[in-house]
Amino acid sequence: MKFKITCLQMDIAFGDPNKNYETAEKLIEEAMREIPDIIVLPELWTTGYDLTRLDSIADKAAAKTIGFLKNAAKKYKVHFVGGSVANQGENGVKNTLLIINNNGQLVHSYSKLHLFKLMDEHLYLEAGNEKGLFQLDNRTFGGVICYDIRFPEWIRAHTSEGAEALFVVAEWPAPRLSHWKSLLIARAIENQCFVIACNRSGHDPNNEFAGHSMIIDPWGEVIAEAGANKELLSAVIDLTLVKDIRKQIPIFEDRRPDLY
Ligand SMILES: O=C(O)CCC(=O)C(=O)O
Repeated sequence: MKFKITCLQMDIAFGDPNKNYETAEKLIEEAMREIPDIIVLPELWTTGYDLTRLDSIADKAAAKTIGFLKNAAKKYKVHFVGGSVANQGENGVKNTLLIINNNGQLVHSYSKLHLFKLMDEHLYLEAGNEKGLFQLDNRTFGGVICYDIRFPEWIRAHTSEGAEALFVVAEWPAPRLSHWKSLLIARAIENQCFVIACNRSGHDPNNEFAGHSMIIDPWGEVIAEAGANKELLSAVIDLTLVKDIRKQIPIFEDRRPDLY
């Protein structure tokens, strides 16, 4: 089964959700000219990392963003790996990835498990405690957020339960671009899965972001890579490749879960 995927590598207006909804709406319209099956947005795309103002700008129960994505999914008949949002719950704010199918239904939400101390996430955000496994068109995928890619055992927890592609939504800073690329390629090779990684471009008051969204096949080949600036990055992924490569080098059969 094949999926055409488009990553919206967008710049994000700092702490200005209305502006970001407008930008996303335009980019989705532009992306739909090539008729993708799945559109992917970056991490915290409605607010950026304006963590000190989350009290006023976080999305209550992610309701506004879910509504926005549901409308676009129904209008264009497209699935969304809808990036993550600052999701205001009763006990705090989570960084939550939203999966909406092309009927406009919320399929899954995943809240970032590993909070990134270097960007103060632990001071403002609450960690999630569930996996990012979800299904679209009866195929199983995993969704994780930015810093999560530094935890190979967390990614394996998804691929060992059947994920054939891993979606990564991110605001990955430019100084560690080489880590971004190497970690994504390593996760693809060791899990023999597609990796679709959507980063943001631009900067905020504290960070410059790397861009370089990537789509990588289960052999670790980069099939599409964006530059540093705003860009729509598309590629077709063919899931039969996952089965073929897992048959050729059967790492899932050869693992020794009795020892590790
Ligand atoms: O791990 C890194 O170097 C970047 C992580 C990050 O920026 C994030 O999780 O938001």
